[in-house]
Amino acid sequence: MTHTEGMLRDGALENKTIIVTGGGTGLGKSMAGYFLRLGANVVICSRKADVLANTADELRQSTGGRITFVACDVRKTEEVEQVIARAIETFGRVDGLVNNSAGNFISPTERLSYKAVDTIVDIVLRGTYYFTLALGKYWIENQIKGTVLNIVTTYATTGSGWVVPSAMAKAGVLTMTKSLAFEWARHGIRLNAIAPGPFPTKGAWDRLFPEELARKFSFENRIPLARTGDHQELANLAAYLISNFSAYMTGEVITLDGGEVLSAGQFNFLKEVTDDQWDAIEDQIKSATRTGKTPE
Ligand SMILES: CCCCCCCCC/C=C/C(=O)SCCNC(=O)CCNC(=O)[C@H](O)C(C)(C)COP(=O)(O)OP(=O)(O)OC[C@H]1O[C@@H](n2cnc3c(N)ncnc32)[C@H](O)[C@@H]1OP(=O)(O)O
Ligand SMILES: NC(=O)C1=CN([C@@H]2O[C@H](COP(=O)(O)OP(=O)(O)OC[C@H]3O[C@@H](n4cnc5c(N)ncnc54)[C@H](OP(=O)(O)O)[C@@H]3O)[C@@H](O)[C@H]2O)C=CC1
Repeated sequence: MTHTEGMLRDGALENKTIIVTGGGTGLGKSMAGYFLRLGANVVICSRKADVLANTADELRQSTGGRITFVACDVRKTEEVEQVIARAIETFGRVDGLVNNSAGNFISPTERLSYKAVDTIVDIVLRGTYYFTLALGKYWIENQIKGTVLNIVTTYATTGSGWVVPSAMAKAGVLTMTKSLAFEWARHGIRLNAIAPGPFPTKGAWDRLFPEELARKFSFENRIPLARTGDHQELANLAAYLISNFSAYMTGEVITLDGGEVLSAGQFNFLKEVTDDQWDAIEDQIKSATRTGKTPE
């Protein structure tokens, strides 16, 4: 068994219909593909109908699963409602939602126009609460114990410069996750989140890790586990969180980042110290301790 294999048993998502926003590309596509392999019905949506159509065809062929798509800008409530209506029309009901659509790019914040900030915040935060609110109302009205999975980031908690609109918006999504997890628990609705570290996708790499940066940067040095994530690792966790296996978990955010977020640890700079240096340091500390000891 390796980390690149599917983790849940066959049929783990049987009889569930799951909407994956941004499911035509990147991590959304990988999650959608794995949900199909586990027996779910899947609806993918995003702005680009041609991309969605190609992904739906590819995943239908590779998994034999039931998938449909609807073009939708998550910033528009009527389009969000159309996705939900189409999902119900096609599959009878909706059980799960993965809020995965996002917009992001690196930039010094003072260079951003108001519109640039609005664009990111609207896709990430507004898009997420529109979808969650629309489905939540439907679930409560129809007494369905739905599940929401929000894809956030580690900097939703730590904050981060140069991606400030995304950080503000993802932090809002995280707070929504926890707040609604409590409020809607009485309806049996669960909400959880994943905070991924770097998982190579074209969407993220083009906008956050362009060539200019890639030349100066090493994931091996930055990430304690010395690699980027594999899409199946994220899909495994997502499938668990959207499945009934996680029935007792709500309001949780799980970090999946090879330890990247831990780099703030105050003494982590000691990573650079060699064994010989440690011998010398140990002697110095012990000798200082001996000298400083109070005589009995
Ligand atoms: C360390 C290792 C890491 C490794 C990776 C670690 C991962 C970190 C975690 C987070 C990851 C992600 O979210 S990754 C997700 C990345 N994927 C995406 O972003 C996919 C979707 N993105 C997009 O479609 C576009 O990039 C986006 C700009 C967001 C939206 O497109 P739209 O067509 O809606 O908007 P536009 O009209 O083009 O632009 C709207 C305004 O934004 C401005 N704008 C656009 N790009 C700009 C830019 N680069 N710099 C300044 N301003 C910009 C425009 O000038 C407009 O403002 P005005 O000029 O005033 O009109
Ligand atoms: N890759 C990584 O390392 C990390 C990713 N993440 C998160 O993972 C998720 C997926 O990102 P990733 O796969 O890397 O990147 P992608 O760019 O592949 O995914 C983003 C998706 O969002 C969709 N989207 C963008 N704007 C809208 C909109 N207005 N309405 C509907 N859909 C929209 C895009 O489709 P379209 O253009 O057709 O609308 C696209 O499919 C995001 O939430 C991201 O923040 C978090 C941490 C790290």
